[in-house]
Amino acid sequence: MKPFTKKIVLESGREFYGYGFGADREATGEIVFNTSMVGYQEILSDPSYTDQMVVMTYPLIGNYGITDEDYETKYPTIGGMIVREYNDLPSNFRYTKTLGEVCEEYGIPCVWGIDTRMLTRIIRDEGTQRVIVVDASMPQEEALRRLKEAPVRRDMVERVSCRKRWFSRTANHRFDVVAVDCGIKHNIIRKLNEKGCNVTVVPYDITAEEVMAFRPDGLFLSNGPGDPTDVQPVIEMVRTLRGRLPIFGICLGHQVISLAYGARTFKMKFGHRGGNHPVKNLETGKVEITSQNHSFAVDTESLKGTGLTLTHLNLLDDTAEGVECRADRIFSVQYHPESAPGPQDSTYLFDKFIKMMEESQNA
Ligand SMILES: N[C@@H](CCC(=O)O)C(=O)O
Repeated sequence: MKPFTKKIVLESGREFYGYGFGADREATGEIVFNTSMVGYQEILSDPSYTDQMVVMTYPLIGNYGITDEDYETKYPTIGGMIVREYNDLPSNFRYTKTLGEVCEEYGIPCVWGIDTRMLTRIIRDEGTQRVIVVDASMPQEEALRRLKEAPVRRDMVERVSCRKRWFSRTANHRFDVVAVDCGIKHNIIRKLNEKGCNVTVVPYDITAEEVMAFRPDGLFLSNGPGDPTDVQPVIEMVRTLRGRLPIFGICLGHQVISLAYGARTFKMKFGHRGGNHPVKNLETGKVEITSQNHSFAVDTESLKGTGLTLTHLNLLDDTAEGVECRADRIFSVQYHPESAPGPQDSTYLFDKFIKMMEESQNA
């Protein structure tokens, strides 16, 4: 066996030895796991994973390479990837680079050769925790000391949000949507374009007045990294605008809407990340298989008296997956109806937003 080059050391002191690929550098982050069987490129480039080290439970990663058209953002900010087996010889007519090449380019350290089944069980038992990737030769005490000293950043949304507004137009234009970019996944913009929306993507700290100056038909609140209570400007903006135009939120957007109405959020033990989470639509009784990526959740009890009603429920752990205030024409889901990667059971939510904007135009 060739000698190990890297190791990961968890806050709890456990260490796993493996081999480095991507950027050859030391890095710290929060360790989480994703159970999707495909879609490592979309996960790699989803800004909601900023600074997180993602353990992929699917045992073979890299085998279909990286494709120019499949990025969810231009500049990936994920903390790192930890995998069982890495394949550096992709077989796919669409691929342009290997996963290792892209990670090297963006400074993302990755480790392969890890027992990801055991690691995932540990995260499930002990909960999400901090981790450091170091050279295999570093003594454990030194790695733990460095991990302890590494700063924990809370400015992730600020880092991934666009600095200036930009537009994504469509040929079949019917509606104008302002999308607040807290780290927006590009497939959300593609879906809105497909449904006839011209999208103006704006920085996260836009004010309510600036939003209304665009005279939009609807407002979209994006997904994004970190704790939703850290994005007070967005919460304030929603508080001012609720009831004034149709509003749709996804993931962080859903948490922001709930906070704006006075509900609470909390951090889950190990979050939801994968492509097969069953969610029940409480209005239709139908179960959707959903794509998920979040650490925080809205406290269902705290929705009482806020004006928001629970619309969707996670069937694995009964957490809140969607809320709505019909009178205000505002709704949101905790999961990812744009998928990328994941099942497409929930694209009807984009149609619901379109219908709301249609009704508002006709009112
Ligand atoms: N950062 C939030 C939301 C994730 C997202 O918007 O994708 C969480 O971890 O709960």
